[in-house]
Amino acid sequence: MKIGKQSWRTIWAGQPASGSMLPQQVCIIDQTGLPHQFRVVEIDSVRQMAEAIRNMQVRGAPLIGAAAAYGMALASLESDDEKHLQESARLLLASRPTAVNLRWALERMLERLLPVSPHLRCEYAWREAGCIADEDVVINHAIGQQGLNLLRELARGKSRRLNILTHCNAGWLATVDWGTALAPVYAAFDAGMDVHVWVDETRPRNQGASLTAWELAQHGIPFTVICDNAGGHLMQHGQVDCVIVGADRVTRTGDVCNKIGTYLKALAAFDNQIPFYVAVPTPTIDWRIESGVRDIPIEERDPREVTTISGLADDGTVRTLSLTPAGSMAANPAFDVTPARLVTGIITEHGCVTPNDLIRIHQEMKE
Ligand SMILES: CSC[C@H]1O[C@H](OP(=O)(O)O)[C@H](O)[C@@H]1O
Repeated sequence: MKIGKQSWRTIWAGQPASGSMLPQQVCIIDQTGLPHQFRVVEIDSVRQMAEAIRNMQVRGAPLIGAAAAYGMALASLESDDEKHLQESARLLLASRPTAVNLRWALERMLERLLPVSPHLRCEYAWREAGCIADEDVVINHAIGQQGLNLLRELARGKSRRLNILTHCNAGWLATVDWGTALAPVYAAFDAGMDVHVWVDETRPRNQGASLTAWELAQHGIPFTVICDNAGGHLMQHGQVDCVIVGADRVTRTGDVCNKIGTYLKALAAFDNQIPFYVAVPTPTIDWRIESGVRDIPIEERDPREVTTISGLADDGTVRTLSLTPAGSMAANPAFDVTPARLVTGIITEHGCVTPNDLIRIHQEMKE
């Protein structure tokens, strides 16, 4: 996406060292600094990449997959030995448990690297990681176009602005570029449609308030930040025309795992007969599992993300403040599962499908 006149991706291979054809580091936009500090960080090792995923400097299911792929390229710089590559994949896989893109990318990298001669593995790793990143951009642009068709249908016959509610950040910051849930919003705005976005702040990491708001402001798209608990009220009062969210893992039956709080939005949308769409690149579909509630591992993050809040003080310093009495216990599940029955449509790069379509596609894949 463009920031001012410059186009950006969230992750890219650094410059090759002098005398080498291969990059020696990976560059990322460090998302923990946004919205107040835009900073690019150089990642020099697989261990540093695993830490960047774990601490959410890079985050978002598709971007986590690309980051893991580049992590394997960094690993191959350290050693082309199979044992090292397997250990590196395990280290990256352990960084966060829920987004299936992480496993998908690591399996693809190992399938590509292990069969070739060790001396070729480093070059192949950088090439495959670049392919994964480039494919993500193409996939998400296609999701944007598929979603644009949906939004045009929703806007037909309406003489007023189209109001879209989204949860967390599933914009270009959550991917290599374009985003997933926000890709149709960018496509609609750029096509001249009158759209407005209700941005769930998305406690406790506030990806909506910090990242989605920043993205939409950069692009000039009208938005309003709301507390997570306001969405149902706005739906009851006819203020929401549709909900579009991202996903971290979708089962073959259409159960959707996404940021904590998504399930509650889906319940409110269902109760108010408001379409609930999930924007899903196909690498986010886990064809191996059937039940989201039973089979998807839900990441439990540090309780301090709940008991404290960080922000920019008037003097320009970032402060962390306590919200609870000292010693308060807090639970911090980072994701929840929306059952397929609450999902209106799944916007993929190939088109918008229903959960039942996924079941049929899976049957056909087995035949
Ligand atoms: C484009 S998928 C983004 C997806 O990932 C986010 O989780 P996190 O910020 O913890 O990486 C959130 O669930 C988004 O919907």
